[in-house]
Amino acid sequence: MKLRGLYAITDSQLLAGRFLSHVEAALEGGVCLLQYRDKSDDAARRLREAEGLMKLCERYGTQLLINDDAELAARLGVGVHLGQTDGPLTPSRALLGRRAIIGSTCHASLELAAQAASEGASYVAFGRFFNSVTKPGAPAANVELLEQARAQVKLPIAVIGGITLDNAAPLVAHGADLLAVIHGLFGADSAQEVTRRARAFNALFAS
Ligand SMILES: Cc1ncc(COP(=O)(O)OP(=O)(O)O)c(N)n1
Ligand SMILES: Cc1nc(C(=O)O)sc1CCOP(=O)(O)O
Ligand SMILES: [Mg+2]
Repeated sequence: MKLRGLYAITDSQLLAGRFLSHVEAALEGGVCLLQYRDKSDDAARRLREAEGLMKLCERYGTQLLINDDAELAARLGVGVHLGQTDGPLTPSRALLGRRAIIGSTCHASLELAAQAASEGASYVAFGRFFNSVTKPGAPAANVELLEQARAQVKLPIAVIGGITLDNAAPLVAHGADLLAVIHGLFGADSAQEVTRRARAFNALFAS
């Protein structure tokens, strides 16, 4: 499966009271990957919500990943996204199997990307490219790094951090395969606007 297009990431606070409706609206507009990202430690809610997303993703033919939690991903038979402090990649690959999608946060480091590739990552993620409401303190990255990564890294490249319809085009032009977006997608007031934004993000990959 080609990893290219919009990578939608959920945020439990931002989506409170409209979780499934906004996610479905995004899927309606076209989502290559959907990441369930919930930083709480409410395991029962996390399982319930992830199962709900799995059903939606099956209907729309979208791949689901779980942020941080390889065990929950294994329980559901889906992929996982791991940051630098979320545990090593190799045991997660062994747990989830060779077909699972496993993403790795590489901040602004080509060395981390090379390591992730050698440990079996499916894609690498660089960021943060812009000011992020969701994670203001994330380390910064820039398009020069992205160009170097494009030349050196053989895996699909996800970009993240403050991405909106107004600033995403240069990232695609400099080699990004996946636009990973929270606020710039789900910060919309209506489900219709989420769908419109999802379509517009995907249109950036059309040429
Ligand atoms: C696609 C993508 N890229 C980066 C991250 C950030 O992961 P991490 O550094 O582990 O931070 P948290 O998301 O866990 O706060 C991501 N989730 N997805
Ligand atoms: C979860 C996350 N990780 C980042 C990184 O740079 O690793 S930036 C970020 C927040 C992404 O949300 P928004 O699209 O609202 O900025
Ligand atoms: Mg993490």
